[in-house]
Amino acid sequence: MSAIGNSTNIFWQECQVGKLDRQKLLKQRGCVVWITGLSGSGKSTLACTLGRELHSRGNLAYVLDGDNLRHGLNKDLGFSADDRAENIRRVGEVAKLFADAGLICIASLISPYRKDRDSCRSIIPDSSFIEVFMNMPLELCEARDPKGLYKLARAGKIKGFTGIDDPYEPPHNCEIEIKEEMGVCPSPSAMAGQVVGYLEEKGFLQD
Ligand SMILES: Nc1ncnc2c1ncn2[C@@H]1O[C@H](COP(=O)(O)OS(=O)(=O)O)[C@@H](OP(=O)(O)O)[C@H]1O
Ligand SMILES: Nc1ncnc2c1ncn2[C@@H]1O[C@H](COP(=O)(O)OP(=O)(O)O)[C@@H](O)[C@H]1O
Repeated sequence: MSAIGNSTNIFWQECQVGKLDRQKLLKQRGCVVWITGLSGSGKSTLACTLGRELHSRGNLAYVLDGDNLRHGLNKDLGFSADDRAENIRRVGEVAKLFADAGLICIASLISPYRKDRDSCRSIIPDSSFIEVFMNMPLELCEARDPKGLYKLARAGKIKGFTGIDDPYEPPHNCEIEIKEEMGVCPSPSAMAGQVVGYLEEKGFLQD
């Protein structure tokens, strides 16, 4: 019996079927692929391409996309530092559950603050938090501007936009970095291939 946060007199309930049993069933190891980077850096493109590639290989994956989660679970949150921290905390907890279920959970969020990403890393066990940094220059993201948000931010119509008047802290310890080679961004399938190669090498795609 213990107190956790504001909950008192709570107990941990164990069930007969555990993570190892689920992993055996799925023939893979649950993990979290956490994709971080500026708006327009290609997070969602990588998440979806990777999800499709894993699906076609017979691996069960699920994408948690920041934009999509803000339509439901996180619709009460804005873009202040506190709200972003709470956003990342909640998605980290959900990702942890998906990984415990045995899935390859792909989370794609700007997640601009290092300490928030590191908090997520600290709750995911067994080196199964794989941080992927979309290291794309701001100029490229701004030139892409698929939603017109950079334009609005430059015009002062969106305040606190990441990369313009709000910070982005690049990772110090990411497992995978995706960046331009000789000034060219790798194709979506090459980006996904880089992540699949890592997952294969570390044994996540088999039990
Ligand atoms: N102020 C501000 N700063 C950054 N982004 C903004 C902002 N306002 C709205 N948007 C849109 O919200 C998407 C980012 O949501 P996230 O949940 O990933 O953000 S965060 O991790 O909490 O920082 C982001 O989506 P992506 O472009 O896919 O990154 C934007 O479409
Ligand atoms: N590897 C890539 N090569 C070329 N264009 C890309 C690549 N990745 C993303 N894009 C394009 O860049 C834009 C932003 O990508 P998106 O995945 O929506 O970024 P984010 O989720 O980080 O905001 C989209 O128009 C997308 O088609």
